[in-house]
Amino acid sequence: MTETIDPGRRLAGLRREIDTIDEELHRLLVARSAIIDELIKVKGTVASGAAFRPAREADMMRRLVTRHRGILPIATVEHIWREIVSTFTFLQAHYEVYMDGGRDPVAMRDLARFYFGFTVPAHLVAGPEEVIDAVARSVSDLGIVRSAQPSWVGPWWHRLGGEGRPLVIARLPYILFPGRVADLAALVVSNPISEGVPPEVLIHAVVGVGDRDPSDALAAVGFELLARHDDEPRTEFLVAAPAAAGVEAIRAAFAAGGVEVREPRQVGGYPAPIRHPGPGAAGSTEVDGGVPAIR
Ligand SMILES: O=C(O)C(=O)C[C@]1(C(=O)O)C=C[C@@H](O)C=C1
Repeated sequence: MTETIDPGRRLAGLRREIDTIDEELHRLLVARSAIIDELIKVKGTVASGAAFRPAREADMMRRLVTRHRGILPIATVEHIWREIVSTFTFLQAHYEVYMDGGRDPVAMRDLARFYFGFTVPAHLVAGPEEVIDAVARSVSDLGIVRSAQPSWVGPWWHRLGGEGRPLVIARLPYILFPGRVADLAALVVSNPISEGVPPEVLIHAVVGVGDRDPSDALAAVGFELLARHDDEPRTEFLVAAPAAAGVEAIRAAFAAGGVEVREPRQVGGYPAPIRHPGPGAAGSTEVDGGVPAIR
């Protein structure tokens, strides 16, 4: 005779297992927070202000995607880790987030909360220029600027770059897959950060002659057109290119798209994003932007 398990007892047993896991998770988070004081001393965060290390965060996210298994959607895991990492960044050095509220402020707030959580104060401001000005006035605040802007917004990236000026340090969303939550394409702006690792993708401000659309020609060589502003007879572009691409490669890529460009100006860079097959799937961490996949 097979022994039947009482469903009530089985449920109680499963709940005990969940409680054990939850306690362990909480205990590990408390242990993680105990490392912060030492981290501040070792990194010299107090002296330099900002605690962010985009390359380190990207490396953590790639490993997270690679080891993920089971039914939990990848975006849920990403969000939990974002809440943890951005809160730990905040505990090292206070920072606030300025959100570009010019167009679709609801999607912008969702994106900011997904990536920076609820501990970090977040403020909606009128548009990209106000975001960059707020960051420039601060020591360690961050700004989030929507990539696609209404036509009446000028080339806002003029405010980026140059001695001590804010730069692009990340792109959002970081893990790319169709139908993801918090999918507003945006750029994170910060005052210059001291991280020993150079960005894999560099962002260039480019002035071009002509009104042709070079997107396809740029994509063919692994570049990404992030934003453009038409102001005849010239057009200004914000383009992401693999770090190895020099001025000549940028000129050649635009020329292939029918646009003659003047000297590009570098206005930041970021770790290459992760392309993921979709919710719930264990990940290939193929990275975008023309740099080799990290496995
Ligand atoms: O590794 C660091 O430098 C940290 O400050 C730690 C930590 C984290 O909480 O894991 C926090 C902020 C950085 O952007 C990267 C990682």
